[in-house]
Amino acid sequence: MRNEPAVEVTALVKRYGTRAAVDGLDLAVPHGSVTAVLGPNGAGKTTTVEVCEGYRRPDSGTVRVLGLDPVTQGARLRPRIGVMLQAGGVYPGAHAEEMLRHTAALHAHPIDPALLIERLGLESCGRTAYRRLSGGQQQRLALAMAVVGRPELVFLDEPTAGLDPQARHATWDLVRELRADGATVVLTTHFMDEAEQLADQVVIIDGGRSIARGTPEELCRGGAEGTLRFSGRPGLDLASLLKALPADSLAAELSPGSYRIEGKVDPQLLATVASWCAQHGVMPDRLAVERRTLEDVFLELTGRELRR
Ligand SMILES: Nc1ncnc2c1ncn2[C@@H]1O[C@H](COP(=O)(O)OP(=O)(O)OP(=O)(O)O)[C@@H](O)[C@H]1O
Repeated sequence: MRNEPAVEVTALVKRYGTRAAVDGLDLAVPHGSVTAVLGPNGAGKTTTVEVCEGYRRPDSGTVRVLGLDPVTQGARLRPRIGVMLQAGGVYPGAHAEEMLRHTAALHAHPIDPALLIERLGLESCGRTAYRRLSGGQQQRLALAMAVVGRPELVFLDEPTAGLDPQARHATWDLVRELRADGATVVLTTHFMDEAEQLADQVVIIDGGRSIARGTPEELCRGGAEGTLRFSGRPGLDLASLLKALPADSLAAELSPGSYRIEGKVDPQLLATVASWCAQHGVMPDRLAVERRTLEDVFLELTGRELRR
């Protein structure tokens, strides 16, 4: 039972009218992991998450969440999952603390609401109506409500959008603790650093399909291997340097005395550059190896055009 994923989506299609927002998507989320779902605006992230939560009915494909069908077995599923929507889902007139306590009371072993209020910096908001909270405070309250029942599985849709850096870090700490306690977390985000910080698995979605997945390290490892930068005297003979390097390397002087080499950056390449510099009386200052970031990978895979 435990071997099956916490979330398993196969060939999911969800249309709005004639337009397929999700178009044959596959997703598997292992138990006890944090999965970050990335994708350009309109890629289908929220729709996918909402299908998994049971808020939307798939047009085709199969969805199993904790082994259950979210549409036909929603009543059994809902007490076991926590959901933080992008917006709303909360009665606007209710007081923040009252709502959190009410939600906690629905669960057998909730986290102490006072603890969450303190952890998420909501002490001053307790008696304020939800609609009067700032956007960031509403977000934090929605997060608290999603996790207060100690769910086995939590869906967080852009949990840190619009949060200040302090609240972002508090959210990250909370996600790490949920994972340490054995919960499974699925979050969507546009922040690549958030995915790098938190995710065991990153899934990139575009055009309603999953186009890449792996750990952040796995995704950053492939393709163009890396970049080497150094400073030296201006006007170095790059043709001579390139002759010493593997055939597919690139070298450029970006500004006078500032050099960039692209290619398979490995210890051998470093040794070759250092040796070439030694032979030519060059001290390679500020020599630095730069790996591809998740943002580089994301833009390579999804392109640079704006989504409309
Ligand atoms: N209720 C709806 N009715 C009609 N079209 C919708 C509806 N909800 C979403 N869509 C469309 O479906 C597509 C996918 O939307 P979705 O919200 O799932 O994307 P997303 O990846 O979460 O985007 P974002 O990063 O902007 O939140 C978009 O083209 C969107 O306009």
